[in-house]
Amino acid sequence: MTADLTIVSTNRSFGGWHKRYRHTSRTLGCDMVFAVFLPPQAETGRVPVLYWLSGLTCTDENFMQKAGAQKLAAELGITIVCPDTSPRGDHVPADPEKHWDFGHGAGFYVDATQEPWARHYRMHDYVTRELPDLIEATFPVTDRRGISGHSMGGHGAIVCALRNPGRYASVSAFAPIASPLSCPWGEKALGHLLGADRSGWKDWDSAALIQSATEKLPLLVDQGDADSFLITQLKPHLLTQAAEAAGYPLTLRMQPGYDHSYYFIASFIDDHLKHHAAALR
Ligand SMILES: N[C@@H](CCC(=O)N[C@@H](CS)C(=O)NCC(=O)O)C(=O)O
Repeated sequence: MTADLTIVSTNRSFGGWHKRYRHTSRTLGCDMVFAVFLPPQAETGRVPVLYWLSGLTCTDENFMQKAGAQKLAAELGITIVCPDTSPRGDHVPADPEKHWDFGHGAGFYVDATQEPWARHYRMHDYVTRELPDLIEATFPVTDRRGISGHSMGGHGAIVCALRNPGRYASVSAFAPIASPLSCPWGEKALGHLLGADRSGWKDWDSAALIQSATEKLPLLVDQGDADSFLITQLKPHLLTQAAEAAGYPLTLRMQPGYDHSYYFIASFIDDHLKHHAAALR
């Protein structure tokens, strides 16, 4: 095991293991905790990895405790890795407004260019490079990677796949923020992290990136039509319009009566795991 990795907890789960680790991230300049679910197949061979990016206010724990993904992941032989959602620590700047939609727990999976954020808020670099390098050097996994996430993490997953052709074999999202350029959550976060000049924001915007995608991984998106953030923040129609204009293979499923919660995610996680497993084999 890498010298810098400290085990936080270990639980047997569906014949595999759920483990939490702490390490010092050089990218983020702080200590970070992540969770990994290792399926039983990882005891005898190497398995592919699905990265899950969580939403606002989450840590590595929300998905692992609430999504109910371990049973099928154990059958399919997929490792799941959940990073935290922002850099952490008293020395890491937080939201000046002390609200929950920016700062700690809300790193938006971009690489900040503005002070005081630029030293620590580099979540894109962390989840696409430092963390996979650590995972692949430490655990019995292959370099076949999938990526998925929820809300802010759905935006993060799509952006990670679109900005890094060849790095992921599969991508999906639950209730993603389709366009941070076009919603209050995104405008606040990108305004801080990337600055007032909006010209660079489109490099971190799913709806914009889809239009110039060079690699067209099939994108599965589930969205509840009773989601309280649907109209004001998530705006999936912007994703649909961009995909149609670009000929991008998007399957967007509006799920009647479902809200933004992990009850919704747990209801459709199996479809997403199968979507990833088919590409990761
Ligand atoms: N804290 C916010 C809600 C934030 C929220 O809904 N976060 C989502 C992601 S955007 C989540 O996954 N929350 C954690 C959970 O449900 O376990 C509120 O009070 O309205």
